[in-house]
Order: sequence, then C-alpha cells, then structure tokens
Amino acid sequence: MSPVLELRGVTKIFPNRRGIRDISLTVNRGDIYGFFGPNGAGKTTVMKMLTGLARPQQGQLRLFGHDVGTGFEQAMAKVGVLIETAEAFTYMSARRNLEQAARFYPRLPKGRIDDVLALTGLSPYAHEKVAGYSLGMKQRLGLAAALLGEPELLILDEPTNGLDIEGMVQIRELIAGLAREQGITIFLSSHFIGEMEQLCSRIGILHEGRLIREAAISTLLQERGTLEAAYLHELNQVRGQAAHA
Ligand SMILES: Nc1ncnc2c1ncn2[C@@H]1O[C@H](COP(=O)(O)OP(=O)(O)OP(=O)(O)O)[C@@H](O)[C@H]1O
Repeated sequence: MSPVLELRGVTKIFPNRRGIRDISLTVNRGDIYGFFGPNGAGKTTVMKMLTGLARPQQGQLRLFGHDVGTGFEQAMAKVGVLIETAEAFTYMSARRNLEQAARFYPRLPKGRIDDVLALTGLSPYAHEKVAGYSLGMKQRLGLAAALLGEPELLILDEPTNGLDIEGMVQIRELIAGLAREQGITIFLSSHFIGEMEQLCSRIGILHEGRLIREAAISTLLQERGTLEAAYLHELNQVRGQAAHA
C-alpha cells in the first residue's frame, strides 16, 4: 500500500537563500506524525506546498499516491486541512459557517454537519455567533470544517498555536480521539516538543530547512529518555558536523 503522505527530495529556496532543502519523509496510515521545528525552520513552507498554495522547485509531494502538482484534485480528495488560525464568518453561527463550507461538497451525507459539530464538542454552541467564541472554539470550528468531507488524512499547521493551556489540551485530546476513534491519519506541525511527545506516534525534525531525523517517538524516548533530550542531541550532532565541515 502506498504511503498516505510522501515527500521525496523536496526543495524550495527563496531569493534570500532561506527555505527548505531536499526533504524526504513518509507518513503511513494510522500515524499521528509530528512535523517539528523551531520558528523559521520551514514547516509552513512545506504545509503550503502540500496543500497546493506553493510549488516546489525540485522533488515530489504525494498524497494517497497522487502528485499534488499534477493531480491536485485526486491528491486532495480524502484530505482535510487546517492551516494556521481557522478563518470563519464571525457574524454567523458555527452551524451557518459549516453550511457555507458544505457547499463545496456536493455529495455530503445528510446529518454530516451535526456529526462534525458533535465530534468537535461544538453542538451546545452551534447556534451562537462565532464572534463570541474563544480562540480554542474557533480552532475546533476550523477542525469541524476540515472534517466535513470525511477525510482519511488531516493536515494541521500549528493547530494549538496561541491557545491557553486548557484550549491546547482540548485540541490535543480532540486530535488524538479523531485518530483513535475515526481512524484518521494526522500530519501536524508544531514547535512545541512536549506536544509532540504527548500526541504523536512519529516525528520528523526540521532544522534550518533540512530534515535532520525521522523516527518513532518510542525509539527516541528509548534512546534519550525525553523528546527534548533527543532533539537537543540531534541538534548537537548537526552543529558538530557543520563545525567539522
Ligand atoms: N516568501 C518568502 N520569501 C522569503 N523568505 C521566506 C518566504 N517564506 C518563508 N521564508 C523564509 O523561509 C524560512 C522558512 O519559513 P517558514 O515560514 O516555512 O518557517 P516555519 O517553520 O513555518 O516557521 P514559523 O513557526 O515561524 O511559522 C524562514 O527563514 C523564512 O524567513
């Protein structure tokens, strides 16, 4: 079976020489894959290419075996996306927002809006205007919209960014539940190493535009005790190599 998400030799360098270089990674069905890196490492650049908002200069990005560049519709057919903060019409209720989003899915099963409201814990607030929502509730609404098309893969860019601790925990639990109970494969970016340790099954570590390690979280914990220690170890290795080059 082909991987759910695959990058092979993906490169995009901006005129200022920053960007991402020769990234290859694989996400298999059932993974909660953490795409980890500090600010500026290149996560958003990859997320944009994966969702067709930018193009690589070299390499391939494939979703369910379809190339994002040449077979965009097929590649995205089973994918839900939440890139940075969810945008919603604040003067409408959550339900009205989802009704608007549902127009993009001509064959949506009846009751799907109720289902995604329930999945994201928004049913009790479905008729309230989004203007009165907390940031965490807005993120849940973004997830509800991403779930409308019954995706098999969710691509989430920094889904807990800007949330308070309670909001972060709620979103983390929601994502874990979607993977566990709905069997959805997750690819999420974050710069919180603790979040990766709590939530993910595999991790790809990005450093200055390069993937410096890809491994199961359990492997890294076995090697170094904590994910933070594993990350710092990888960083020292790379810096040591650079110093000797
Ligand atoms: N349009 C652009 N023009 C020039 N440089 C860019 C452009 N977009 C991104 N970069 C640079 O490429 C690098 C990677 O940026 P990117 O936004 O992908 O990082 P990130 O890991 O998502 O960081 P953050 O967590 O801060 O969003 C950064 O050094 C950034 O300054």
